[in-house]
Amino acid sequence: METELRLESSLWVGNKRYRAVLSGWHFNWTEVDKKNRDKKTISVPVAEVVGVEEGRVEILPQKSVEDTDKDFTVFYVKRISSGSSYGLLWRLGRIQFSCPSRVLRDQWTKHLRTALKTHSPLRPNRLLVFINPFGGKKKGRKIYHSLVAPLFELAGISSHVVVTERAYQARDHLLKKDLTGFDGVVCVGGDGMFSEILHGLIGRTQQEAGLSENDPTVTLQPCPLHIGIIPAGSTDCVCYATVGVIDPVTSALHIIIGDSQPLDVCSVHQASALMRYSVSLLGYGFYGDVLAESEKHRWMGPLRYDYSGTMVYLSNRSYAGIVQYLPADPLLSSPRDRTRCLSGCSVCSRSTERLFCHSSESGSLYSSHFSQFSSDSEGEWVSVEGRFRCVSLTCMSSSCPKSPLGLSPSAHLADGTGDLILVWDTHPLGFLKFLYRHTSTEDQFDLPFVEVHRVKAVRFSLPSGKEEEAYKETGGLREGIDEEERGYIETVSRNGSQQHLAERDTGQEMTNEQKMATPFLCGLCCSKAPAKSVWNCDGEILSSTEILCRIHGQLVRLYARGIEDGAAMHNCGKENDNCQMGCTLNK
Ligand SMILES: Nc1ncnc2c1ncn2[C@@H]1O[C@H](COP(=O)(O)OP(=O)(O)OP(=O)(O)O)[C@@H](O)[C@H]1O
Repeated sequence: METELRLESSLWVGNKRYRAVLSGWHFNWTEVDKKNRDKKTISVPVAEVVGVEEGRVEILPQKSVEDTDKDFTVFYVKRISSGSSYGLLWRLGRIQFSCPSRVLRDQWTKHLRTALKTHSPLRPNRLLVFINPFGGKKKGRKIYHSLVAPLFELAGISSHVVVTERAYQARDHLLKKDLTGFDGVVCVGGDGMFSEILHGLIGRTQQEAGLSENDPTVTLQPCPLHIGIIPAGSTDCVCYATVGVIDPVTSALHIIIGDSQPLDVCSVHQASALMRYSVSLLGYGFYGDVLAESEKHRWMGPLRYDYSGTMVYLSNRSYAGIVQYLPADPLLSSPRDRTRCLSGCSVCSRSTERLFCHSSESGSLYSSHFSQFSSDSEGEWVSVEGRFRCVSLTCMSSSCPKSPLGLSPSAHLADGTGDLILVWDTHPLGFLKFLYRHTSTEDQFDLPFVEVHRVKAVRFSLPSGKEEEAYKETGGLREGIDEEERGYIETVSRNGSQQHLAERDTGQEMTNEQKMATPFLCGLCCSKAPAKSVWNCDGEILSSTEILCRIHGQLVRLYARGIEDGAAMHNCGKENDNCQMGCTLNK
């Protein structure tokens, strides 16, 4: 194939002569001086060529085409530093070549287009795009139409755009409408909108496969459609943790070139009913209380999280609980091994083989991995009981701009495991140290009251008698709740909608008992703490305390490639201009 696609010739950019070579996976052009000596080379992986157009073409700020018959324009991915050590911004690079003849021009465009198809087979042709016009700063429509749509058009991608008119419209569309012909679904919004798409796609896939999402022992079917995230929310953590930057153009380019990043998903069940899926934070105690408190102060905008965090910290709470977990194989990786899951992660690649390659054999590793979920494996579960400041489970590092290394810096996106973080009750200053370390590079797990375990499943329950105690303790609040607070409890979802994703499957609403136990905080004056907290599941409050969680390895795939290590790309041993990795940093 390499020989088939090889093409080499002189090309001109302005009055400079270049030696252009298309061979195998790369397209290079090297400036040649008058004495025929090579000057600098730019090398672009063919998979990162966005499009090839006849003539002299420009896309931004608006499309213009000068149709000359000896010229062609190549658009490609160009990297620039994002200013942090990890994560690179992608921009649209453009170069206009002139050929000595039209025949040569046609040969170049034909060869480049064929190479593109060969080297990036997952490039989408047709996408279903959902825009939340109210997410973040309400700029979803503008971001899509001004920054993303022109790039999709250049790449020859057709899209069907739905601007949502209500919450859960995207989820319902994915569950019910015909999806034939689409290669992927694009979400223009924040984490809440991503969660809708996630629930819709997973639900649809299981419906079609005839599998029950409610049964935690069932191995769910991976979703065939990729998900692209164009960040346009106030929280874009999933985008940050999977791309490394929050930037619509970078994300659009990952979609166009058909990058593929598998992602583990955690299903959260109450008894035998699915409550929700989670990909980032499932947190009880501190993180649950902060979310519950912040919902009361939505009018503050994003500031409400800092305010609520402070109030909850000052209320100095801990909660009794029993945590049981099914440990992952410690030989494969560990949450304390100081590795980072970056683009091309070897732990995740090995997991792909482990999870899928033998799936046709009976007794495959994939099925045996989950057969441990049955009652025969009770002995393998580890159980701990006590008082916790917080209990968190995350399927990814959950890094975000405020916490660049995240809740669990060595967690993997696609290894079929999650990291369980137990923070035992401790002195307030100790807990503050733990929280503060999330904002620095200091190890937040290197504290005597913190444990972290790599797990495949987790169960959480209250010690016997606590359910009743929680009810009694909060009983006094029953009369004190005004209509507004009652409304708040019933509308815990991030958008104020009455509808819970969990209701779809459980058919249940929060019981009065659960509603009464939702913590009410009044800062320092709060004398009596409730006996139980709530679960924060990717920014939504769960209506149940006693839950069972199971990690499903690589259940969905994103148009992403994990975080690119900017420092490593500079360490390629070449000068920027000669980097063979398509590294065009700082150009
Ligand atoms: N047209 C709409 N009207 C109201 N809500 C919507 C609409 N479309 C989507 N939503 C809901 O809005 C919620 C928040 O959206 P999104 O995540 O895009 O924005 P956000 O600003 O990041 O939100 P938040 O700050 O609450 O995390 C989602 O849970 C989604 O279900």
